[in-house]
Amino acid sequence: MKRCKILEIEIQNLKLSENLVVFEEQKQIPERESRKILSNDEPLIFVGGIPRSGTTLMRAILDAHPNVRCGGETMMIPNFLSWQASWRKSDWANNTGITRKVMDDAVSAFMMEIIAKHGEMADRLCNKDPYTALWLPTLQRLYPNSKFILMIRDARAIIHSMIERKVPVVGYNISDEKQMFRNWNTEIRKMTTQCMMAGGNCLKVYYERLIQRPKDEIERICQFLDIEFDERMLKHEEFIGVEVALSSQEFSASQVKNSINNEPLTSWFDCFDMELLSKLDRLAPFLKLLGYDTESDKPSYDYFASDDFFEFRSVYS
Ligand SMILES: Nc1ncnc2c1ncn2[C@@H]1O[C@H](COP(=O)(O)OS(=O)(=O)O)[C@@H](OP(=O)(O)O)[C@H]1O
Repeated sequence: MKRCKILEIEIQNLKLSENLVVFEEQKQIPERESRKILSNDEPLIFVGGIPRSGTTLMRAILDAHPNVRCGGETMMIPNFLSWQASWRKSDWANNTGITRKVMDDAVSAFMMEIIAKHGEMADRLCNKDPYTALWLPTLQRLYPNSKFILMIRDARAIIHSMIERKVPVVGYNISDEKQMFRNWNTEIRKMTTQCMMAGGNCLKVYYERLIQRPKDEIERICQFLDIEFDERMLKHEEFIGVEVALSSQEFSASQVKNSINNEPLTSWFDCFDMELLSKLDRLAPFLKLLGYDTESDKPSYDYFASDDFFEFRSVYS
């Protein structure tokens, strides 16, 4: 990476405004009132995608809705999903009477407790841990009434953000940009395929459209989630510390505290070598498939804001 605008580095340099909720030591968090385990029929909302795709902004917008609570990342749900899957593969499970149904009931109850009790109670509970987007079929089976929002963003912006903001993401080697693009391609292929297979229960949200046409996109999202649009969702930043809990430990806290803005669209311009950019269609063919202009090193994102954006999308995009 070269000639880059220096982005604010996450965590270390965070300058948090006073109304940010900064979670103190674990022991100082008051115990949540004890509640019954919720049924797995709850219409949960999941927000996921590749990290740096605008997932925190998306969940903050939802948190600003009076009937929805996402809260911060649990940091454990995707790991737990991966762990429970590895147990299912072992012989141990076959010889103990722990059937798939027993395991499903236990896993869904465990995750529901975490999702419900790590924040305030709300009519619609939501979880934002980016890599749940690799587990859509499992989540659909465990929570049949759940809905998934898949955030999609230009891989060049994502990789630039990981490198410049020094955000460590497992699977992305910041000293090998080609590897990062290849990994993005593998992950987004899996996520978009699973989203497509989830039919009407998964909605793809393009970051570039969300920040350019926020009202239209938020209304579309509300329709998908079957909740009423609320004007507060357009000014999430005013509710930080009230409806929108934001921890200093979240990698995007320093940006999410701002109103929705277009600045991150172009912050990656002039940062990659032309030689690398010229190989993008081979390294990350999904970028073009999803509608991004891979010909230009300074693409326009007007297309994502256009009125007919949804009319000519391919089955994948
Ligand atoms: N208010 C607002 N307006 C416009 N864009 C915003 C906003 N809040 C967050 N963001 C951008 O979201 C990017 C971080 O994405 P994620 O939240 O998915 O990252 S992470 O999962 O927490 O690592 C990150 O992108 P980069 O700026 O390119 O790093 C943020 O700028």
